[in-house]
Amino acid sequence: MTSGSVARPEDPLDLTYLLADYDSVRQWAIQSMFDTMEDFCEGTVIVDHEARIVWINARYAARFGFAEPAGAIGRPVEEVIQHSQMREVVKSGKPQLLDIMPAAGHESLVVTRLPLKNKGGQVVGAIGFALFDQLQSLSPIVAKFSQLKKELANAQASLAQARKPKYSFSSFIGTGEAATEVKRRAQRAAQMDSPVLLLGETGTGKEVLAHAIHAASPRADKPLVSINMAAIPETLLEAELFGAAPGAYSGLDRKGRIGKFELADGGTLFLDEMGELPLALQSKLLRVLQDKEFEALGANQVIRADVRIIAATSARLLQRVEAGAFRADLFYRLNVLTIETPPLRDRAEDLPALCQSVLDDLALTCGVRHISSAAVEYLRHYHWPGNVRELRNVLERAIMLSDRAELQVDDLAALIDVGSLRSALTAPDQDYHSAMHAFEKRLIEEALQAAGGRATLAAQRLGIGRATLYKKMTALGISR
Ligand SMILES: Nc1ncnc2c1ncn2[C@@H]1O[C@H](COP(=O)(O)OP(=O)(O)OP(=O)(O)O)[C@@H](O)[C@H]1O
Repeated sequence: MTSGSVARPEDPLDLTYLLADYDSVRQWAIQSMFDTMEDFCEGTVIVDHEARIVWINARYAARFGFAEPAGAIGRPVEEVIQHSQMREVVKSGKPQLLDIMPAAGHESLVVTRLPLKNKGGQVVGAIGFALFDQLQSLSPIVAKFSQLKKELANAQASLAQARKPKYSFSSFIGTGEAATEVKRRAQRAAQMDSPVLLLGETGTGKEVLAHAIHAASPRADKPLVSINMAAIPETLLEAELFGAAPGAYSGLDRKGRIGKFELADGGTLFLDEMGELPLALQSKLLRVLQDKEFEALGANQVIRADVRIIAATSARLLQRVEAGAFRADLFYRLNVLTIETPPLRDRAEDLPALCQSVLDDLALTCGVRHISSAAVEYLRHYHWPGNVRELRNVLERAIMLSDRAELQVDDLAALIDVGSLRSALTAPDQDYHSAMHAFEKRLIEEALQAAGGRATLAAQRLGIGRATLYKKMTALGISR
């Protein structure tokens, strides 16, 4: 053979010959590929631009109960193949190279779907190949896929559940004057759309009210998203609130993340421990409240979110404004509908109902228990730095420690000392220094307990610096 010329071979499909003709190679490959696919696939189907079947091979038609392919022609594809995604391919013009499609019973098919285009590039239909119906050879992948699908469905269900309100107004127990007024104001707030500011000591039910307000508001069927400013390191807070663009972060968050504002779109965002929000983020939050738009970290696209804010704090916010730690303009923006939850010691009239409600709750896990009226009376004399949360905790511990069907004073006296601060000051045989030592120790221990062990919060409540608190803890022998 001389170079530059190709002799015509005997076999018309000889590759050496075909390779000399660029266009016919393509035609030949298309035809050959289609025939091979058709031979080896479990089924082949072609639909038009309205996702109606225009061609289906006999084997595939038989799988779906048609003795002849003609019976399936002209029908919308889903009418024949229940879980088909061919319509999606026709709509999007994008191929689905590998998918797992449920079939009859517990069977699955591995499928490939490709758009069909005319010379002008318009999608005129799609072709689908069911590659295998015997998935045993793919069983590790299929098992993993099914497991992941299950996990995703569970995670989505629990996320949706987590974004539903846990409490309603009936969860906020108390019929005394103070509790009734709080509920009245909260119910009014539920009918409005302005920001709500909940002020009150720890454990007084601010979170309960935030949930109840959302649940009774016109936004009730939209998400309630909560974020605790004190629980998230300052460096991560901006991304948590406003989201981050892919690559804005190194490490785990390389892919970017959706912020709480966007998650709460249409619903309510509960900003707990608002007093802990760093100054730099306070100005960004103020802008969102004013303009209802923001930018994610590292992104330059503006996101709009329609979110109602409920903020709560146990810090003395006005004092923080005066100290320059909280922006005055943000404070006034939030301070529209303000509700103060009273401390438990100021609403002792609600103690019997609160005890009953806690015991009812615990009956499910600890069995039915009661509390004597003398024991309730005893509880009135305690000053409850941790409020209802502490009451719950005390009753729970008393139940664990006592076998009595009805809790008595001595069951509670083992857990709380109603003399507490007063007795530390007034013990007759103490000199001034040891009384002050005992008083300070008790005061700091209780502040730490009420703040759930968080020194920053405890220091704030006591009105001293964190460093001072640590120094005093060391001097008084209080462990961290
Ligand atoms: N009025 C109330 N009626 C019934 N339960 C209450 C009430 N107030 C508080 N609780 C209970 O006390 C616990 C703490 O309440 P919650 O978390 O709402 O307090 P908080 O004021 O938000 O506290 P913190 O400032 O520490 O976040 C919860 O278990 C809640 O159910």
